[in-house]
Amino acid sequence: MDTLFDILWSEHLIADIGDGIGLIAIDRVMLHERTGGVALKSLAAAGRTVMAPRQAFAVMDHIVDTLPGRSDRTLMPTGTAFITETRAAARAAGIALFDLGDERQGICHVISPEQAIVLPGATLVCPDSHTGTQGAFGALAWGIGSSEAEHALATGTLRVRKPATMRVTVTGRLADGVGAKDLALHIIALVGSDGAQGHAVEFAGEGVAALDIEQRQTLCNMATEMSAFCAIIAPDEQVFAALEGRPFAPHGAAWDAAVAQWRGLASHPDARFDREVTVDAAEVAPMISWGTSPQQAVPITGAVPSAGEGAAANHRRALDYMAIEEGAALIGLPIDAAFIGSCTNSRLSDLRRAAAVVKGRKVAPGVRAICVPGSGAVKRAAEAEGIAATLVEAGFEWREPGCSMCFFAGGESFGLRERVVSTTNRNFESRQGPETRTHIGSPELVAASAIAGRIVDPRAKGEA
Ligand SMILES: CC(C)[C@H](C(=O)O)[C@@H](O)C(=O)O
Ligand code: SF4
Repeated sequence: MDTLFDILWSEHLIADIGDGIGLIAIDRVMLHERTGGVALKSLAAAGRTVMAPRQAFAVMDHIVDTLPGRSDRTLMPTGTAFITETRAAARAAGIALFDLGDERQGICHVISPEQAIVLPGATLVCPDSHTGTQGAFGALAWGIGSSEAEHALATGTLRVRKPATMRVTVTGRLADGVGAKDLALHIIALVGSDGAQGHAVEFAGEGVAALDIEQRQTLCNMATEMSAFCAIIAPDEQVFAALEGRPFAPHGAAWDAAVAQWRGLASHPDARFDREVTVDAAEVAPMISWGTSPQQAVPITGAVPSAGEGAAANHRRALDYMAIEEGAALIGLPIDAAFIGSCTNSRLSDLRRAAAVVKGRKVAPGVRAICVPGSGAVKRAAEAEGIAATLVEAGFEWREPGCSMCFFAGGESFGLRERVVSTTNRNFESRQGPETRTHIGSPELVAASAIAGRIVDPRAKGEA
């Protein structure tokens, strides 16, 4: 009567160490230049090597600039060292490196499925909090720290405290014009930003099965914002089709054997979860965040709520920071900038939906609009399909792949106290620049708001 998480945990459990901790076999380690280079360097300094170099991968995504013509030089004053040191360490370790200039380069969580580094049923770790994104492929994938990454590289194992299990069942299907980003914000607003603390979250139900594979990644990505240990969705034919023939996938008879095994990966119908949450898809509307935590989100037609019990101080701080008042409508709030990108919403279907909104229209005067594709593959596909041209004609900047303005610490940023509508996953204080006021929403919402110059309901077509 096991849950899918329990099945994958047992399959990878080498030893029960006691006190709720298991020694877990690690199938894949993904690294990026912000935290992964440190792990590789420290491993080498200790005189140790990567145990299974073919199972470790490194990419440049966080610190690198995304301006055309970029190089090892970065807007982040101390950024170059992260790049050059990660490159040297990855080469010395003999692991695959998706470097600047490599057509496979992109945000770690976006390129992992493109390369089939993630596989159903496998364990995958990365020193990055949004690694659970890859649970969309039925993998057991979670974020770790740099020293854990070092341990995983050296030994192919990790000591892990076994999380509790939680299932979020979505009944029915999302309405037209409502997507996985809205669903994720709806769930986070419901359970809170620590609502899944210590839990492995399985997303299930008709509303999840009906999501395409890119939307499932958006949903699993956002589970980090409710503090989940990891997110997972039972893999289906769509997952296998998305991975088949990709560079690091098994091929030929090995592929057929793998798929036969993956088809059985699901929670037992009678599996018991430590916690169950049910969401009615029909109740999910396009969502937007108003505050400085992803849980501070409301339907686009809603207003800034009053403080819940015991939360007055945080609530007041968020209101002041965002320069917004209780009871105020979100629709109509003037914006300075719009950002489409990040491991949440920078895949081809995200950009396609944004382009459909802006086609033949212009970004409002005075609004800075930027689109950063999640990977080289997404970028090339978007250019071939005319998506890039549509965005550029509308007035968007079209950039090289990377984390970019999802993450001010990379060096790229919006201006002081600018109000930004963004497809990213975090609206924390100063996340996108000094004291920036970030409102997170779907690609459609961000695109429509960029055109209007203020926050709008993406369903109100032509209303700008
Ligand atoms: C820099 C990195 C470790 C960080 C994370 O862990 O998530 C970043 O990706 C983020 O989104 O804040
Ligand atoms: S795109 Fe943003 S959230 Fe995703 S890994 Fe990069 S910095 Fe983190």
